[in-house]
Amino acid sequence: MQHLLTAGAQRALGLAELISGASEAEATDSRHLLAALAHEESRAAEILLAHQIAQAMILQEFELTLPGTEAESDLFATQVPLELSQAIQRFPALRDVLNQALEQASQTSLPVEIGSEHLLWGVLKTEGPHTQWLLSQGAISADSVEATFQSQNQHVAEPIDVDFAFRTVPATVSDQTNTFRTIDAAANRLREGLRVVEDFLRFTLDDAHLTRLLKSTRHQLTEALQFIGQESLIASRDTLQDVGTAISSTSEFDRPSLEHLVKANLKRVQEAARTLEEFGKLISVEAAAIFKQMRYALYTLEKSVLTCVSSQHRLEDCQLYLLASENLCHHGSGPAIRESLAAGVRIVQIREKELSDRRLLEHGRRVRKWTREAGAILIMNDRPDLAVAIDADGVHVGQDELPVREVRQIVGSRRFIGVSTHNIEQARQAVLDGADYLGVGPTFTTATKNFTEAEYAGLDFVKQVAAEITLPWFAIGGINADNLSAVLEAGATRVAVSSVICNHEHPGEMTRDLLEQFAR
Ligand SMILES: Cc1ncc(COP(=O)(O)OP(=O)(O)O)c(N)n1
Ligand SMILES: Cc1nc(C(=O)O)sc1CCOP(=O)(O)O
Ligand SMILES: [Mg+2]
Repeated sequence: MQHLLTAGAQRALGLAELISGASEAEATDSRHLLAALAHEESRAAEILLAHQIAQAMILQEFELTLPGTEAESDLFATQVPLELSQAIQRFPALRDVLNQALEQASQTSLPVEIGSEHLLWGVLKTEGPHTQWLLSQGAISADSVEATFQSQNQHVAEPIDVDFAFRTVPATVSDQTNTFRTIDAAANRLREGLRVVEDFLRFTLDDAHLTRLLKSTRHQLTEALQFIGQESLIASRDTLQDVGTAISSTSEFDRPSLEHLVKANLKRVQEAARTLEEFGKLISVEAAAIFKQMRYALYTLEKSVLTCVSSQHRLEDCQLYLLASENLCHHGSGPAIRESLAAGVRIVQIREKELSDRRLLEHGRRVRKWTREAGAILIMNDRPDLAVAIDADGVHVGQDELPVREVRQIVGSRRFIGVSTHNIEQARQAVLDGADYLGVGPTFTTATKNFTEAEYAGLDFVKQVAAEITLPWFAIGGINADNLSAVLEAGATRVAVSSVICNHEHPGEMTRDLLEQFAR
């Protein structure tokens, strides 16, 4: 059977070959392909961008050189589609990558066409000189990429009808000067706005993960401006004649809270990035592509920052989270839930694995009533549909369940989505995916859920999350009155427990014991 590469994938391989040539490498390998994949306006580039990975970062890390603009590859002529076996023959060092790409493409398209996103998947699934670096970037993995293109596969791109002919208008010297002035002003706006947001992330939120993302956006700005030319920008600068400096809107002075201030600056930087992208196209396609990447990264950042701030407010009183399961409770989960609510629990999860949907619905409605009366938050485990049906405040999903984006479509923007995480990469990704809180574990051995020895994340994972993530998170797994102090010492400020309360003869007493430890 023939396995063809799409035009985008073929161009990426051609560019990888040129990069390897320009970098004086002996063979075209995964580093060159990764850099090439980040270059195109392709699916792979979009995915890399969504994970905050820009081409310039790859080039810098692997000391690679882009070919000159005149460099051409026969693979750029896409009239003759490349067959997989030909690609393997031409790029022996990419054999495994190409085979992995084929395997993934075979699952999603018929006839099989290997696109740039499949090549990226192949790079992520294959050991090579790129592996350590990609691991150190944290947020990107084969799993996270698979989730992205699963959702992309649902949308079939249609050709867009246009009823006019494209034409290019030659730029005059004064057009160019005005373009440079616009870029200069927008770049300054972007730089200043980024600085304000960064200061908020560092000094108010104190979030190392999001601060890192923001910093990499600032570096991207510097890279993009190198393509535009710093001298041309300075030469075009003319502050005295800039009518904009005299205009200030009343809203500029209207910042009722820190949150408003950050929101306003996040909007400001996105707008500036859009101006840079549009005007940048007139000067340098490379710069425009980086500005576009920055704009997307800023959307993700905005979502994560605002979710973090609002979840911190909404979960302010929630130090102790009860996961209630009928089969763990001495006297049924009803009494355990009511007693622990009376003793001060502010958030309860219904975690029933064995009830029929009908019984779960009835049980859920009862627990909804009790939690509402107590003014507590109710979360449904695993089932976004039932969370909506019983009007729960949210849903909790694990790594193998529906991704946040899909859950959000079911439960809407108002409800919490909690995500279980078992390592720091998953925790970082869940923040960017839009989770409202995280489960962080397993902290200790537990009989409530099966984990292999190797899966115990332990207190080290708790410490890692404490050091860099400020989205609310709950340490979970085997926590009891004896080991809670160690969890708090490791940096947790919230914990989730099940058996220690459910299994207790007097759930209310155990709840009070645990809550008292938070007050110390
Ligand atoms: C707060 C919290 N954290 C983690 C989990 C575990 O969720 P998951 O991995 O989906 O496993 P199950 O609970 O569904 O068995 C949780 N439920 N709550
Ligand atoms: C349901 C669950 N999820 C975990 C995770 O690490 O994601 S640990 C866990 C069990 C929590 O119950 P207990 O307090 O009885 O150990
Ligand atoms: Mg689950």
